[in-house]
Amino acid sequence: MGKIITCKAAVAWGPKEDLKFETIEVAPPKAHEVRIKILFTAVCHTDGYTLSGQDPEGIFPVVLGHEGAGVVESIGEGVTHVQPGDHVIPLYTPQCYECKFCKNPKTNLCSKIRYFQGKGVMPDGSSRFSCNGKPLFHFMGCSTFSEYTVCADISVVKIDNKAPLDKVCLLGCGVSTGYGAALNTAKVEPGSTCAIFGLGAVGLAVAMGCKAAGASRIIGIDLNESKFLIATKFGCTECINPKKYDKPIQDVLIETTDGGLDYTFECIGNVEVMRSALEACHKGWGVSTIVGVAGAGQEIKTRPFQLVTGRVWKGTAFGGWKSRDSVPKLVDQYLNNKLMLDDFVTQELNFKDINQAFHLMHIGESIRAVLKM
Ligand SMILES: NC(=O)C1=CN([C@@H]2O[C@H](COP(=O)(O)OP(=O)(O)OC[C@H]3O[C@@H](n4cnc5c(N)ncnc54)[C@H](O)[C@@H]3O)[C@@H](O)[C@H]2O)C=CC1
Ligand SMILES: N[C@@H](CCC(=O)N[C@@H](CSC=O)C(=O)NCC(=O)O)C(=O)O
Ligand SMILES: [Zn+2]
Ligand SMILES: [Zn+2]
Repeated sequence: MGKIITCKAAVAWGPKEDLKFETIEVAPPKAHEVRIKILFTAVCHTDGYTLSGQDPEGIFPVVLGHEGAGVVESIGEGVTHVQPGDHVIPLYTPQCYECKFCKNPKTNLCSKIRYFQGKGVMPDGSSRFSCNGKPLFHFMGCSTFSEYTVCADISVVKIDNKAPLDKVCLLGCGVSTGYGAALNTAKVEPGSTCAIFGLGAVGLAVAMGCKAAGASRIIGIDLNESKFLIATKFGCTECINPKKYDKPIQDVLIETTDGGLDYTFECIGNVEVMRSALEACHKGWGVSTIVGVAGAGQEIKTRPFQLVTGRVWKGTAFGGWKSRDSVPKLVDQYLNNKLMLDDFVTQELNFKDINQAFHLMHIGESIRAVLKM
């Protein structure tokens, strides 16, 4: 406590490069900061997106990772809601309870430290990580690809210490995001029809949310048919591969759903698919929610007529959950068998195999690889 910790981290030295295992130094937490021993982390597509060089906020060298769980090692001055030994999840969408976003029930986008988060530094403008004397940047306020990390206190939430950290780490991003996209952002209604483009962890969690909301028809769409079996487990009532049709997928969906869907979700990050998802919505009331993160310079387009005639385009970050209020409740739902997490985990690997986890994600062979630190 109060001293520098020397530990292992997977460092991204530059875009498109494999992560390198390095011995790094992690400084003690300053006021309103928490140092966490990360025990498990998963790899989200967004880590791959930033590593690919497509993230306009991407900055190197950096300690990536934002889907983790661990134990508080020490706290800085003024930290009141967690203490050493608490089991916690780092939150890339913090909740300060003070900013105008936190005070507004319409959004979860706390703005208190967003500027610094985007610059890869702590709220005082500096980094707590260094490697051979060179500072490393933080990522999304979490940096879970390190045995120890430092987060702002508003980016940390205590959870039930009975929860298995190798599973609830997934609530740090993908599962919470997809589940909340259906329940909080789109507000799927009982009996409605839904289509989900992209059946990775995020899309599957959307399916789980649509099912929980009582949707009558949940169509899963993916180019990789190996995702279809697991998609039915999460609630998809049917799955289709757009490559199997010689017309745009939105036309196929409109024909088979009597005019289009009540709710669609884009969970890929492909702007062409975002357009298809919007245009697959029913005239007059269909709502399309963008969850996927698109690369730098990419823009969405459609004929304004699509919106004039009643379709609605929305987007979601962290599924609309106000993070510190909601994540402990999601953990409890999992512990009470109300929310599936185990089936998202397709591989359990050692931290040293992190580049393999990225590889499995890129070749479509993992939903979530969970790494043991
Ligand atoms: N808005 C938010 O808060 C969050 C957004 N994301 C974003 O959500 C997206 C999905 O993330 P993951 O599930 O982790 O990714 P993933 O890579 O595990 O899954 C993506 C799926 O899309 C499929 N796919 C790719 N191109 C396709 C196409 N043209 N048509 C149909 N299917 C296609 C792939 O086969 C794969 O199954 C990413 O863009 C990620 O950055 C992730 C977490 C939070
Ligand atoms: N850095 C990117 C923005 C990427 C992005 O949209 N991130 C999502 C979370 S993705 C998690 O896996 C998000 O929450 N966005 C809201 C935010 O405030 O970043 C870019 O600059 O385009
Ligand atoms: Zn993520
Ligand atoms: Zn706030």
